[in-house]
Amino acid sequence: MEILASTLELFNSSTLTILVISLITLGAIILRTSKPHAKLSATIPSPVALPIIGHLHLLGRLPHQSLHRIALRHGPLIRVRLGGIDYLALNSPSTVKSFLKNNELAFSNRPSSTTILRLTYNGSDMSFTPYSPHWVFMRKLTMTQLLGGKTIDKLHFIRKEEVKRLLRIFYDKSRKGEKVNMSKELINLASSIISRMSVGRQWAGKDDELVELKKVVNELEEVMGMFDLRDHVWVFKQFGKLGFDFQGIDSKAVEVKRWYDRMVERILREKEVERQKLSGNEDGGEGMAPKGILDLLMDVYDDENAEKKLTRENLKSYILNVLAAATSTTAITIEWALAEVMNHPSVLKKLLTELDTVVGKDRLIDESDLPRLPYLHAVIKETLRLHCPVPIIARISSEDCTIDGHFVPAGTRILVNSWAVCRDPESWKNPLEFDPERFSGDDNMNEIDYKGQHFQLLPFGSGRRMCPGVSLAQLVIKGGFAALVQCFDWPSDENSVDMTEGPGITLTRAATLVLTPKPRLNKLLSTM
Ligand code: HEM
Repeated sequence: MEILASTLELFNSSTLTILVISLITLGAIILRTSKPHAKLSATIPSPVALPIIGHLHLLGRLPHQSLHRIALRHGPLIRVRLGGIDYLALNSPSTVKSFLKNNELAFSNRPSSTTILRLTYNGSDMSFTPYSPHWVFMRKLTMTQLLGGKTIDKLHFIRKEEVKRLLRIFYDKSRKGEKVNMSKELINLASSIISRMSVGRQWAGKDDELVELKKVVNELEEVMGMFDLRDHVWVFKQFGKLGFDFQGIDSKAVEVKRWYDRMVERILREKEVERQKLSGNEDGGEGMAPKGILDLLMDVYDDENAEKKLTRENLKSYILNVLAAATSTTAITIEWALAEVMNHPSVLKKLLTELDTVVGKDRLIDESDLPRLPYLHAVIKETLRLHCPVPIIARISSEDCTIDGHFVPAGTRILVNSWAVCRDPESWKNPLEFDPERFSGDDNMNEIDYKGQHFQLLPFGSGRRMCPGVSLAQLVIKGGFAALVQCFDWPSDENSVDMTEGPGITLTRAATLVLTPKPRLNKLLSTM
């Protein structure tokens, strides 16, 4: 997911090879690194750093786990130097609260880089643009209109159709005895829902275009997530100035940006033609589909009297934000939830009892049923706790602060390790256990939500930059997951599914879930 572009990305073997070779070749000149933040409090614990690379060697393929391990030895607030840049890693709820609540405004920006600027049309987007009047305007527009309750409700039909389409695919495969690659199908589900909701109705049914859009967004995410050594290690920075691009980031970024731009321009032009034809007709008029996110955004773009004039780059980068932020996060959450209930037969049984009692077996679960499904909410909340889809959130400070006695100068980068926070043993009993019951006991744990004020549960972040897609995400995740659980029999046996995490800026599963679906509600499925 793009918002973590400036976060640590995994060190694959080729990156490490480049690093080692370059260090050897340049041995004579490398004894100089960028100056660390001179004033960052030296009292913040930090492991021993190596010259040039700092603590890069301590971060494995899963940086959130590496930081968690370091924090267990040095304390929840640690200073890590990645190349020549100091970061503070926050690993406990109280530390995160000190930064994101007590100093919220100071940490309302995200770190950027040349690649991010290139891909976000020079920061014209919402996710990376600095905290500014433009961001305030876009955020307000997002919360009141683009991702507001009314828009989400009106586009309910898209989520419903796409879930039914997924169920039909599963049902067909089950009748042919074919296996289903869950990761792939769930990404397809999320991608189709988000693409249709964002770029509009004329895309429905044009599968080839949706597939291309999915591919380009995936590539964009990948480039944005690459850890650019030029931004962190002095030697690489110097080579970068001479035009060297050892990791191939620039060429990939240019290529994928061109690809995205071509696609999004095509979408915009089609939309403009369509809007001209329909001009004068209001949303919801006879025979008209409700407006999607791009349509609403273009209303503002076309409005001469709008509070703020949007540029074409604003439109293109906003759509990119939504597509990138919403797709893999929602898909992997459904996948983790399925894996967890397969590993916990008693949870699956209880969930089915709730679904059968509230919804029955003759109709498909609908979003309107959600308020009456508390156990479903507990299962998803517990999934988001244990498998926090965005394990690390990166921010940067815009002013000097003193936090818990430590001086933190402007420009300090922080890494909020939400994954570690959600497993904090002081906040959670048996933190590593998947136990949705923890949210239904008498100890008020059910009051803990993920709206950003309970710092032990931060899957969507906190403060003014927290995720604006929480409501939509919940509908996509709960609607899709509950339909799959209701309609198919999932093989369930204690600890039968491998829960190892895979690399990525979102928390993927290492092992793909591949299954032959077995219908549970045959009659219902056959009528879909
Ligand atoms: C399970 C699903 C999702 C998870 C776990 C998730 C998580 C996050 C997190 C952790 C952040 C950073 C928050 C911070 O800095 O405090 C974020 C930001 C963001 N998310 Fe989500 N997200 C999800 C789904 C969505 C959806 C469905 C959308 C939109 C359709 C969305 C749009 C965004 C945007 C635009 C930002 C940047 C906000 C800003 O900088 O102002 N996300 N998300």
